[in-house]
Amino acid sequence: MKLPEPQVAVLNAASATEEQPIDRLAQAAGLKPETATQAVFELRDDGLLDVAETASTEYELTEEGRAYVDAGLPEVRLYRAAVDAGADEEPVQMGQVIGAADLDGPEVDIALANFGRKGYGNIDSGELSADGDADAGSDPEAVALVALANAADGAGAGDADGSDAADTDGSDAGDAGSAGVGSDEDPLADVDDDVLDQLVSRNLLDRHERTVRTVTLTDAGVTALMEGVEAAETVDRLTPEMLTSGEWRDVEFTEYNVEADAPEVRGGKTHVLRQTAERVKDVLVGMGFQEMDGPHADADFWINDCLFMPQDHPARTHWDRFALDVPPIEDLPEDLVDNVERAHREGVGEDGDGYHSPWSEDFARAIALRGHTTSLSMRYLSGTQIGDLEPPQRYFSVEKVYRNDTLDATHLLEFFQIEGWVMAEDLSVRDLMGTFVEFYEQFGITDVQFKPHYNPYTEPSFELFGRHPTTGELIEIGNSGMFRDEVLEPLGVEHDVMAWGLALERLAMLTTGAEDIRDLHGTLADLDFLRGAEATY
Ligand SMILES: N[C@@H](Cc1ccccc1)C(=O)O
Repeated sequence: MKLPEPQVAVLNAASATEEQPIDRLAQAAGLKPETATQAVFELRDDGLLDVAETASTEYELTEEGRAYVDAGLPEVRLYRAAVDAGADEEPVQMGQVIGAADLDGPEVDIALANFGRKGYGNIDSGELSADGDADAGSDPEAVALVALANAADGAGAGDADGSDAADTDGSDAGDAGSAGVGSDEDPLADVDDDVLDQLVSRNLLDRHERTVRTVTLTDAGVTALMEGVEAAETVDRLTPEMLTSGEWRDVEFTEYNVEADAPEVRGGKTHVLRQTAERVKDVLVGMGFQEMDGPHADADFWINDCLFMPQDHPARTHWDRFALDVPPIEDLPEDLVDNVERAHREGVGEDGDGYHSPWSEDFARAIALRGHTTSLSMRYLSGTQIGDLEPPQRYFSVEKVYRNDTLDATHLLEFFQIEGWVMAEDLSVRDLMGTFVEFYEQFGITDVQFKPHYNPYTEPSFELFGRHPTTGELIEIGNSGMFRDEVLEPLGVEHDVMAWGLALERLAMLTTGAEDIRDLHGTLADLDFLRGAEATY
């Protein structure tokens, strides 16, 4: 059988009875590890080799660990100095012992803490006593460090990557070697896991988890070797010289293995929430809406006062809003401020009634991060943004809002709201509900439920619920209603306006099946979930 040279070398180095790690095989075959790895997989694909994967834990001395191999662990040095000073007979001044132990800087604390932990003695009001029976000479942590250092030094040249690493529990794989590479005895075989944990937490050892691939010959591999394999003179690269000399005509080219494993490449992609937002915009534009735009930090006037939210409403306390320490807004339309104040104090219409509670313009001018994008609806409906409006009008935004909520599976402190409103001559609740049914249908959500609700600014008001595809639970997806006269009249709007705020993340939960809103965005986002998530409507 003719095979490419690296494959022949690997096949010859492999054994039917001993599992060998690829690194070792590479060395025995005189190949670079990458070349050997490639050859191994090609031979596996041809059925000549078996490849097994074993997890292995390796330990490596840190710089500090190495330093203690030479100098001794600080607590052991302290113990020795203590015994020399007679602290096993009677307590000795601590300062004296520390000086004698030649500890300095952070070593003093390290020594004292571990001295106590290991029961080498006691420290009491500045005096140190040592337990004469303690066996600091065979301190298990020190023994482990030294064993590891010796093994690393001994392995030295033989060690494939030249590091101080020692393979411990992958020893089935590592010990079988016959390639004559150093000693594969596990230097930490006798060391308790507790001791290793302690050394890792003391930062004296680094722990690495590694996957080791080990290789054995299959029956077919053994047969091939017995029948004889020789290196095929294949060429893997066409050179200009071959072309000019015409040699290319006579050589055999290496075949490409188009089925070989290749590293997985993950390109960037649009975040599923952004995909959903774009889709929402398309749907709303398709339904005849135009997009609104406006400040994230805005005057309370636009965020709350225009919405007939009393200034002593609980949602307006500092608990709920993110107030900003910036100068108050200056340019509020005077007429509108007067109208809004009058609505709050006296109400609107013939038999209207206001809140009869204090209303302060200063309070209205203070700036905060918007808790909803209804502030944009107010700006647009007031005519300050796009001039006076003749019905019908339809506007929307898909923008961020900020609430001082408690983070949980359905709440974020920053999220996106799908704001919208329709102004027309004559609107009813049926128009409102119909709009949502039409909207959500575009996302495959056909089971939208409505629950009567209360908002200071809409009457009637409805909360919207949708069913989560995997948990089957109804989750709140939005809030809506018909703006009250107390909102519309000060704005100078003489027609009906229906409006809503829908949560983009909740919509994405329904369409992607995310059960926890925190998986979608923010610092806790689940990258594996996001990589696979697509907006599929
Ligand atoms: N502002 C409301 C949503 C809403 C907007 C407009 C009218 C009615 C409700 C909220 O954040 O929950």
